[in-house]
Amino acid sequence: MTAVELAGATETPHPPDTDPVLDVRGLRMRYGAVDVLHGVDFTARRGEVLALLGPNGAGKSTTIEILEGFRLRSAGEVRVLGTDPARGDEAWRARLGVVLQSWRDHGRWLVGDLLTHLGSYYAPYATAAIRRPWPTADLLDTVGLTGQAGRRVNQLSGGQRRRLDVAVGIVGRPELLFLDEPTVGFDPAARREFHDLVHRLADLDETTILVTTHDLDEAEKLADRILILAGGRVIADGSADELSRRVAGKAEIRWSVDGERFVHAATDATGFVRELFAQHGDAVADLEVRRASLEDAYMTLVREHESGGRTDTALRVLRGEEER
Ligand SMILES: Nc1ncnc2c1ncn2[C@@H]1O[C@H](COP(=O)(O)OP(=O)(O)OP(=O)(O)O)[C@@H](O)[C@H]1O
Repeated sequence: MTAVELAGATETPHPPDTDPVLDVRGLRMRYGAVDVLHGVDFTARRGEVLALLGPNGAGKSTTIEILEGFRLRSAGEVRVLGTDPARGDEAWRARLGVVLQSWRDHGRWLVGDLLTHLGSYYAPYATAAIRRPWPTADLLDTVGLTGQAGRRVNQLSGGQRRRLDVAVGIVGRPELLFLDEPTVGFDPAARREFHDLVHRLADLDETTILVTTHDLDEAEKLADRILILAGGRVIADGSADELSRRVAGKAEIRWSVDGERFVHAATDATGFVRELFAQHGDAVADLEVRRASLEDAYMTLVREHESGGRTDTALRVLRGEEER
């Protein structure tokens, strides 16, 4: 993207590239007499995509609302783009994008007009480095709604409506984007396009993205890092691959020789396969190596946690993360 300076643009403070975009330490939240968050810790760098996973009621929405500045925390240190969200002003808010589960107002607006109108609020917060807002035609093209520009919002299909939600969330070219269950109602093609869009935002614009989802396949495809929240704490923090590897330890290897099928579980899958070829050479067919999926890892970690806090695996995952 080219940097364009807009007339009347004011500089907003911009943390150095090395500063974390999100820095959460010892975050606690209590509703009445009930503690929901018991000390949540995590950070996120510029351009990183994080998926926040966890069972219903784990406190994902609460955490996000605190980061967005919509809810006051009970205790802990939180910095979002270098600012305490409890004290975030309009200039800080203009640097965030939020895609909530659904918007139901604005039904009578035309799609293009709505984006142009909402985008106009961001113009004063453009900087030399970040052009704000995103030009409407480019944005419609990016989210695949060019053909719907002249239609009323209440005439869109569910999936188109969701694309519009995404467009509304990114019209201000946010440095940090919150996506809550972003692809519910998308058809498979729209999902794939959306995943490409998220990767483009993270890679080209260096947007930091925090996604909450119950779709583990989506989390695995989208996120550089997975955070699992359970019992008010982050019980795992690492890439999908790291989590799966540490939880499962072994990979499952399947192959056939002369039409007979075999299965074996090995910690050193590469070594095992090397040995297999050394012994059977070209006779080895139908080879498959399968590591535990993120879903396997997630289920193991959450079940261990729920069955009375046997968090050996969770601790191992976190320890491994610290060692990196
Ligand atoms: N305003 C509130 N007052 C009291 N309790 C609340 C309030 N908001 C949330 N809670 C409780 O806090 C806990 C965490 O809720 P939260 O919505 O953050 O979870 P979640 O992980 O987002 O869940 P889900 O996956 O179901 O969306 C739940 O037990 C919920 O009932």
